Amino acid sequence: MKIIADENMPNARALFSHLGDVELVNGRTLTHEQVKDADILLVRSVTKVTQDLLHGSSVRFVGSATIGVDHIDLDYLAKVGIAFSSAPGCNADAVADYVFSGLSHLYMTKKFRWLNKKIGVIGYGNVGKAVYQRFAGMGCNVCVYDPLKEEGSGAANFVALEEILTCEVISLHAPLTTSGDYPTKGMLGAKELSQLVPGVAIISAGRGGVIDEDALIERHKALHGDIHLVLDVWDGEPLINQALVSIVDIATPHIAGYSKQGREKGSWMVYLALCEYLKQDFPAVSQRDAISAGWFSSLDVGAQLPQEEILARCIQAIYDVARDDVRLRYKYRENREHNVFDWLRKHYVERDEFHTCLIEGADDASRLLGAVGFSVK
Ligand SMILES: NC(=O)c1ccc[n+]([C@@H]2O[C@H](COP(=O)([O-])OP(=O)(O)OC[C@H]3O[C@@H](n4cnc5c(N)ncnc54)[C@H](O)[C@@H]3O)[C@@H](O)[C@H]2O)c1
Ligand SMILES: O=C(O)[C@H](O)[C@H](O)COP(=O)(O)O
Repeated sequence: MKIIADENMPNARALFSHLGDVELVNGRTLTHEQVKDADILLVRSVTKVTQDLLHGSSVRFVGSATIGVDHIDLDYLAKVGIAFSSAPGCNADAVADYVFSGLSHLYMTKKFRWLNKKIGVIGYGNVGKAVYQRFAGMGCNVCVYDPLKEEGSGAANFVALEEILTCEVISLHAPLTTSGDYPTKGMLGAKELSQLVPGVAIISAGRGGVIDEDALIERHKALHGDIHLVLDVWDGEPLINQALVSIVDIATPHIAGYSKQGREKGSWMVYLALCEYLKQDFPAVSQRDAISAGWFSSLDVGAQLPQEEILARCIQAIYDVARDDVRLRYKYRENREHNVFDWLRKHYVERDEFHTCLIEGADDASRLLGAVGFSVK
């Protein structure tokens, strides 16, 4: 059995070799020629899995080690009977970590005190819910907009989009969609952005294209820069708008989900799905071997400080989003012609998720640190 896998899929050989011959490929440039005689295709978000790629091929199972599926033509796969599986929720904790690292950066660099602000989350799926619950667990005034989830998800404070636009922190976790009753492409356009309050912080770690980037630049001008922007996803990746990069607080190359554990979990979930599809009774590789425990094992919290600062110190000790921002800016300055965006993603410096780190003796701050995702004793 021939298995084609994206070279950026962690543990691909270790997990899948006992099922067939694994060939690692560049997912961004994958061609029909390369996949036509494969049985299994394992991708990440950079491969457009369409009729053009697969027509007449022997592929019978496609796995994507990602949460998002906007790169997959699901209707086509269903029509021609190709099985599909993705990795829902695999990197939800990683993205939530990213959001709070972004806020910590805004606190440490600009004293942006976010804990007492009105917070809005867009999208209440695996990621949005994790982010919402962390805010709620810290006692924040948080609301959420998700027109497709509102009914039956009574535990959260659901509101209309108009209300989200009045929040002082907005965290975006909707998928990129172009059809249905609530398409998200351009859902934050000039009209919506004009309603943002001065001093708002926007964190965008869903998909590029949900915010209209030209309109965002205009709004930034109109607010005389009084807006804080943490952007991980971009329209037209891997070519990104440098004018926008130049005005944001944090610019990262679509790595919010790139924790060590989140990426490994993505491969692991696809592995389980493929084993099930192939009717393998039990996986040959255990979850314990497939997902790392983390290295940075404990933290000492220290003295009486503002709550945001306690959070920032702990968060930045395990993951400071500024390191990814600085790397991106230096790399683009060195070489704009080269595909810097994909290079940064391929050579990503590993990071652990907050929950892999135990915090002891935090006393009053324990609840806060537990709510933001750390293990607390
Ligand atoms: N930056 C990254 O590294 C990264 C990592 C993981 C996921 N993502 C992106 O984040 C998205 C969300 O991830 P998830 O795991 O929560 O997905 P999910 O499918 O579990 O949830 C998406 C949620 O968005 C809601 N939604 C759909 N249309 C909406 C609209 N118009 N307005 C508001 N909400 C809407 C859906 O009802 C759903 O509840 C993914 O689709 C993916 O594109 C990015
Ligand atoms: O959808 C997802 O899971 C994330 O956006 C994921 O982090 C994308 O990573 P990629 O597949 O592009 O390496």
